[in-house]
Parts: sequence; structure tokens; C-alpha cells
Amino acid sequence: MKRQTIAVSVGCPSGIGPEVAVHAAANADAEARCVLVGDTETLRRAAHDGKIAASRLRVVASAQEIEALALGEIGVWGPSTQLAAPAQPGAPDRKAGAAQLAWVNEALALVQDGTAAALVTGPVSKLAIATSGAPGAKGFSGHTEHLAARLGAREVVMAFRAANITTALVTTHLPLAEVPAAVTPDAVATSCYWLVRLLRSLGMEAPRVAVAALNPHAGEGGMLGIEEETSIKPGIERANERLAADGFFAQLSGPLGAETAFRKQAAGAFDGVVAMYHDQATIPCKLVGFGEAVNVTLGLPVIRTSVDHGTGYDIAGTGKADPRGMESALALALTLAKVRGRASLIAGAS
Ligand SMILES: NC(=O)C1=CN([C@@H]2O[C@H](COP(=O)(O)OP(=O)(O)OC[C@H]3O[C@@H](n4cnc5c(N)ncnc54)[C@H](O)[C@@H]3O)[C@@H](O)[C@H]2O)C=CC1
Ligand SMILES: NCC(=O)COP(=O)(O)O
Repeated sequence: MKRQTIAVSVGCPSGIGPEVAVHAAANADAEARCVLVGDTETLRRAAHDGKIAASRLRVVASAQEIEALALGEIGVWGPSTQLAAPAQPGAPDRKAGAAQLAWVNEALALVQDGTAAALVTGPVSKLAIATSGAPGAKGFSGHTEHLAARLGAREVVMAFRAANITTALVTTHLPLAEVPAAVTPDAVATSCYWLVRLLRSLGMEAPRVAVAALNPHAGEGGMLGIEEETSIKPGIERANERLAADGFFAQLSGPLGAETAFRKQAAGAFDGVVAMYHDQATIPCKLVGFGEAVNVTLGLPVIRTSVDHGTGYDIAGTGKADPRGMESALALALTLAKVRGRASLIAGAS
């Protein structure tokens, strides 16, 4: 059995990330060799609280030591940035903010140098990072944007995969008031294109994709908004041209009222939905699969998946955190990493 190393940045040390990361790594498929990138003491405590034998955590400091991890052992990356004092559950300070960004970068470095095959990220607080004062942290608005900038990716698309919903977003982390201007034909085309590639990587040869409208009732013939005509329809045309040029076949339908697009996908009429903004996508995903949905970034030169949930500050350290989201994120990363053809379908140039 060929094992794949998965580097996991554990997220905010004051949140539920360390506990779900240890749990998920302990239950991961034997083909996944997990290396957790975070504070060693926090991870040991999370293992203890989660009744996971301390002997299963092994501190590793080189690619060779990672390779030598036995089945059932969970690697903890020794060179990770460490906290001088334990993080307070539910109350991240500036050091916790800086550390969680450092861990993302350190886990990414393991993928970039070929030590790991994929990056899985635990939940971070955008605010704790952005206000930490750490170099490069100001303006942090999410992993998607951060990884795109750090890797020089030409285009990236945020996507989610839940029970019976797979969706890609046209816009990511921006105020709702700025969404209409960001829904451009190019942005719509990019999201359609990468969603089709994701669906292909998951085995769908000719995916059926609904493109959601921005406005109620798809603009009601222009009475309730014009973006369907000015941006979404031209975006679908551009996507069809780009897909055809690259030899991909897909059926793109829309613009379709978002409520209908998601309802029909959940009923099996579509394989994916292109959503115009963050909550248009995450509300249906979290309704059908909260705790299990996976966030995957399309267009990066590396495989990156993540939990769909946040830092869960209200339940950090209580043992109530559900680890299934992290388990699903590890499983999808492994699925993509195992087959080079799958990974290349969602990988973009930098
Ligand atoms: N993947 C990431 O890095 C993400 C980070 N965030 C960040 O998380 C922070 C908090 O965001 P919120 O909107 O409050 O969302 P949240 O997901 O942290 O919490 C919402 C509610 O869901 C519960 N919850 C979350 N994960 C859970 C789990 N695994 N098991 C059981 N219950 C769980 C929480 O206890 C809370 O009641 C923000 O700073 C946000 O930016 C949010 C989403 C994703
Ligand atoms: N709701 C998803 C989210 O906010 C996480 O985004 P990112 O950190 O994966 O870019």
C-alpha cells in the first residue's frame, strides 16, 4: 500500500481545530499519513481529552521521520511555531492569531517541498490573524485568498462538497454590498469552468451544472435586477467556449433562481451549482451536511481541502466538537492525492 502524506494545519489554538484534527487523524484511512502542524502541547492535550493514546502522537522533524511513521501513528511537525503559553479556549490573543497563520504557511511548505501530497486546513479566525500584527497577516480574509497570493495562482475558486451538493462560488470573502460589481462575466465563467473540472475529477464525465441567479426570481425579466443579463448569461457563454476549447463536455443551465438550483441539485437533477456569493452556497451546504461538508480550493498548484465550519469558540475544549468535517476533508484530500489525474484536473498554473 502506497501511503500519502497529508499536512494538516490545525487552525486556531483557541478553537476546536486542534481537537478535530487529532480525532480525524486518529481515524483516518490507513493510506493517509497525517502530519499535524500546530502547537505540540495543545495537540497532546487535545489527544488526552479525546482519549487518544499519547503514544500515537510522534514528533517528527524531517521528511525521513515522516516516512518512518508507523500505521496508526500521527505525526506532529516538530519545527512548527510553538506557543509560549497555552492558548485560552474561546479567546485567541495576538500570539494565537500569529501562530495559526504560521502553521498554514508551514504546512504549505511541506507540500511545496514535496514532503506532503496535500494540504488540509483547520479552522482559523480571519479576525485573529488580521489583527495579530504578524508579518503578512494584515488584510487576511481567508485561506483561499492567502494561498492564491502566496502561490501566485492565476485563478482560484472556492468550492464546497456536502452530502448531495457540490457548489463553486463566483465571489468569496467580501461585503455583500460589493458582490454585484464582482459578479462579472469572467468571474462567472471561471467558476463554471473549475466546477466542471472538479466534478470531472470526481468521476462525472459530462456534469450537469446549474448556474444560480444573483437576484430574486433570476431578476424577474430585469424588474428585480440586471446582472443575470449583463454578467451571468455572458459568463455561461464564455465558460462553454473555454470548456469546449479544453475538450470538456458539460451541460450548463441558467441563470436559475438560486432556491431552485440548490433544491433541484439536492434532488439529483444537477451535479453542481455555481453560486454567486458566499452564503448563497454555504447555507444549503450546511443545511444538508453541517459538520461533514468539505471546502476545496480549485486552481491552486497544490491540493487543498478544509473543514467547512469555523473555529467554534463557544464549544472549544468542551469535547462537543464534531470531527466529521475534518475527517471528510482528509478523505477528499486523500482521494485527490492518490490519483495524479484527479489532482491535475483541479490544479491550476501559477
Ligand atoms: N475553515 C475556516 O477556516 C473557517 C473559518 N471560519 C471562521 O470561524 C470563526 C467563527 O465563525 P462562525 O461563523 O461563528 O462559525 P462556526 O462554524 O465557528 O460556529 C457556528 C456554530 O456552529 C458550531 N460548530 C462549528 N463547528 C462545529 C463542529 N465541528 N461541531 C459542532 N459544532 C460546531 C459552533 O459551536 C457555533 O455554535 C470566524 O472567525 C470565521 O472567519 C468560518 C468558517 C470556516
Ligand atoms: N465559509 C468558508 C470560509 O470562510 C473559509 O474560507 P477559507 O479560509 O477556506 O478561504
